Amino acid sequence: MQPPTIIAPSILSADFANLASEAIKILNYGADMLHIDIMDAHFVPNLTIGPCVVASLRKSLDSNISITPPSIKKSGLLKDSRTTFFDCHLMIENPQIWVEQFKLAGCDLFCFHYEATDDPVGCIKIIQKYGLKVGVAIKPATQVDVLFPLIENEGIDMALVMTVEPGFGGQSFKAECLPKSDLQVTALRERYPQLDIEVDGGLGPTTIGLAAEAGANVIVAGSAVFGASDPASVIRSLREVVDAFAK
Ligand SMILES: O=C(CO)[C@H](O)[C@H](O)COP(=O)(O)O
Repeated sequence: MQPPTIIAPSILSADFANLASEAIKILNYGADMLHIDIMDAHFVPNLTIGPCVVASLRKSLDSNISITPPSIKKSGLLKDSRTTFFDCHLMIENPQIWVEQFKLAGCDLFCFHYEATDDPVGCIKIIQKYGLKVGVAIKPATQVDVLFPLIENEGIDMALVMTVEPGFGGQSFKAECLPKSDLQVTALRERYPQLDIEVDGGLGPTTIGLAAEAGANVIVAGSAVFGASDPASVIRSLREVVDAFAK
């Protein structure tokens, strides 16, 4: 049985002037964790936030959210006594030099891009040394089999398959990326029934079906959730589709 369904709204689509209240609102609407997109204007052509913003968010959420969502509890991803899981997606070069700062800021999972470093194994070891969960992301053009040795030999906690080119929220699911990402997710799920497999980019009620059918269980959605008139119902409907296809 695949791990629990986790809906992870990307705060990239939140109102950055009201980030903490936006994050609290979305968790109260039924989100399981926060997906935090860190971009450096080198690995991707966009610049977002750094550790000081993550630290402020951590402080605010720890004092405002008292209940851990059931699927996060069940997943075993959250290790310490906090209630809100920070899924940090680092779209940055040299990710290994930032691990300590994001750990101190309150990140729970440090997900770096396979394409962003010459030494993915070394990067994983640093993340593990700091006691963080490890995610490894691939862009749509990267073959999924690069992840197999990292899953089998290094014990990473999550694989992230991008369904758009990383860099911006609100992009539409690319027709040419979709079948490929789908195959990538299918290959991962067939090989690793228990792995947390995350998909990210252009996901919402009209596009979730294929990703869910392929076996993704962690769903990142930015604009579809934050841009909805009823975010709670979008979160619910994403969860229902993924649950319906759960392998
Ligand atoms: O990593 C990202 C962009 O690089 C974002 O998480 C992603 O695009 C989510 O936004 P949306 O659901 O609006 O596509």
